[in-house]
Amino acid sequence: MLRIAVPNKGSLSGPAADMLHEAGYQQRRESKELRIVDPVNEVEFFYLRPRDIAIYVASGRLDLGITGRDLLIDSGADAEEILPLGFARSTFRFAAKPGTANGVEDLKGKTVATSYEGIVAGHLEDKGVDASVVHLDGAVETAIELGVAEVIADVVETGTSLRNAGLEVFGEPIMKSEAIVIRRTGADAEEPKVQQFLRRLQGVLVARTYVMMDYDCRVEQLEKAVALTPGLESPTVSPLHNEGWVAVRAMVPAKDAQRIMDDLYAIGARAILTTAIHACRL
Ligand SMILES: Nc1ncnc2c1ncn2[C@@H]1O[C@H](COP(=O)(O)OP(=O)(O)OP(=O)(O)O)[C@@H](O)[C@H]1O
Ligand SMILES: O=P(O)(O)OC[C@H]1O[C@H](OP(=O)(O)OP(=O)(O)O)[C@H](O)[C@@H]1O
Ligand SMILES: [Mg+2]
Repeated sequence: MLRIAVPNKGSLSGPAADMLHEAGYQQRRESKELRIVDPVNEVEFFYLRPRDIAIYVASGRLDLGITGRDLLIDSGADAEEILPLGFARSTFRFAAKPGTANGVEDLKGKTVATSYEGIVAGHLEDKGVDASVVHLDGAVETAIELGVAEVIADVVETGTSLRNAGLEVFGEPIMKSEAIVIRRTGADAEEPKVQQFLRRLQGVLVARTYVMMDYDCRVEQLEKAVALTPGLESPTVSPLHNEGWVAVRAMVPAKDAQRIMDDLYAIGARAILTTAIHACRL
């Protein structure tokens, strides 16, 4: 049975459970459940604090985990990223009152408050900057107002929390993060159960980002039309009862679907339809 760690709280937990559900896995019914077995799919899910997941996976007691890239790096645990999942996207940045600093080099002798001490200490060391780091559990934006630090380093998504605290980011982003699947560093990559789990999640990612497009066009326009909808491998082209016409079917990126429909219409394609993809294996 595959043993997988899933975030039990915070920004990662809802989207992770949604993705697993879309991939056909049973998920817990209420938020107090700590583990569940999905006997049909032969998977056991452990609901753990997002911060602890890399540590469990590195220990080898759990096969895989879903966590944030920033949390993995911060933990320093012996685990590695194997699949990015495209949700909980954020950047990790320094911020301070306007005019405090322009780059990491200005942090010498200053105090930085953060919940991600591992990332910050590592970054300061890489840059050769001697600054103090204060660990706080959350709401670090307030640390400056209350005089605990001159600078913070935190997760930034929309920037609303910083704006509300009268702070501004400075310097280059320290890192870009999103939800990821991790395994113990060097664990067997070919394990069939692991591969099947990853294929299911990849299927969800594709189903979320692509739509199926169908249309009819004149044979003379086929090459132009196919150039607009090359599909993932190659589009399906079927003859129509009306001579001189063909039906074409191809997957297209959902974000481009409306533009592609306009372009197809402009070259004479008709009966252009897009439909959602609910699941797929590529
Ligand atoms: N506002 C946000 N937008 C996108 N991702 C976020 C946001 N806040 C946190 N994350 C991501 O969530 C993960 C942290 O999860 P964690 O549960 O520890 O914190 P949280 O979501 O802030 O929850 P809480 O603060 O309630 O404990 C990290 O990967 C982080 O990048
Ligand atoms: O750029 P934004 O869209 O404002 O999002 C970023 C904020 O979201 C998270 O905070 P959370 O609400 O989880 O509180 P916390 O600081 O206590 O973790 C993070 O720590 C930032 O404060
Ligand atoms: Mg938080």
